Amino acid sequence: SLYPHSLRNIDELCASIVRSHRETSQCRVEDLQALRWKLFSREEIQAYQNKSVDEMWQHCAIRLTDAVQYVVEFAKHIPGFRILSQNDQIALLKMGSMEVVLVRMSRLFNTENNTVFFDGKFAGTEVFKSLACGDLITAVFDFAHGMCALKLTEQQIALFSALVLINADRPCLEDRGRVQRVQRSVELGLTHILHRDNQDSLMHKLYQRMAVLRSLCGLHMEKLRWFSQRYPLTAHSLFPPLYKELFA
Ligand SMILES: CNC(=O)[C@@H]1CCCN1C(=O)c1ccc(Cl)c(COc2cccc3c(C(F)(F)F)cc(C)nc23)c1Cl
Repeated sequence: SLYPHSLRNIDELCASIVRSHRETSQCRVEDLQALRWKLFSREEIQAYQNKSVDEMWQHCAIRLTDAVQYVVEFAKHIPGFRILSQNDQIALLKMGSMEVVLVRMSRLFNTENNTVFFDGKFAGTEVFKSLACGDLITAVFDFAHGMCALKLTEQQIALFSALVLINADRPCLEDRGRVQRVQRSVELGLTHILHRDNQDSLMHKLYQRMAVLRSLCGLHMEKLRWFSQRYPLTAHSLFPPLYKELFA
């Protein structure tokens, strides 16, 4: 058959990744649906735009750091991730956690009015003006539109997120072979559920999304470096040790 493992293993693998995704997603899609028309008022938008670059970066960095912690929790429950060496786990998280945050952020978007769930309401790009990173925010919004167009289910997002994280092509891995074996089992899980959902054609599109993610995260690292050089105290104080470990 197509799968070397017995189907039972593949089903168990998918079930544990989907469970972990659900338990580590900061908000459920159905809750966001109920809030989708809660937009910021002109005054509230003005207040965000009046923030200094430093303040707005702090405001976002707290949320991003929080989101990265949830991704670390998600990674720990991916079957096979924990059998990797400590260094390889850190290497995969260093390169992949912001990519998974980005995939998860696409669930927060309302593509009908081009807004994203931020601070309890839905915000357009103008809310992030004081970050002085228009190109980054535009890229984040564009990526989210591309993801939303695929109309992935939560289960498909869970397996896709695991595949984004378990990537044997990452630089400086100690035991690439072992990462490859875990990556192949997650790939089997994703193809299994796409096949079950009769959406085999999505696989090709998801690999294209992964290529876009990698280019986007190069931009993120450049912005994070710019921010931490310009505001060393904030960057230093704000990001907990793990974040520094991941992004230093
Ligand atoms: C409750 N919801 C949340 O907490 C969510 C989850 C994580 C993000 N978050 C937000 O509230 C949120 C939602 C939408 C947007 Cl556009 C933002 C602002 O995003 C960013 C601003 C600054 C830098 C960002 C960088 C950079 F450069 F640091 F790598 C990279 C990413 C991907 N996003 C950045 C944020 Cl912080």
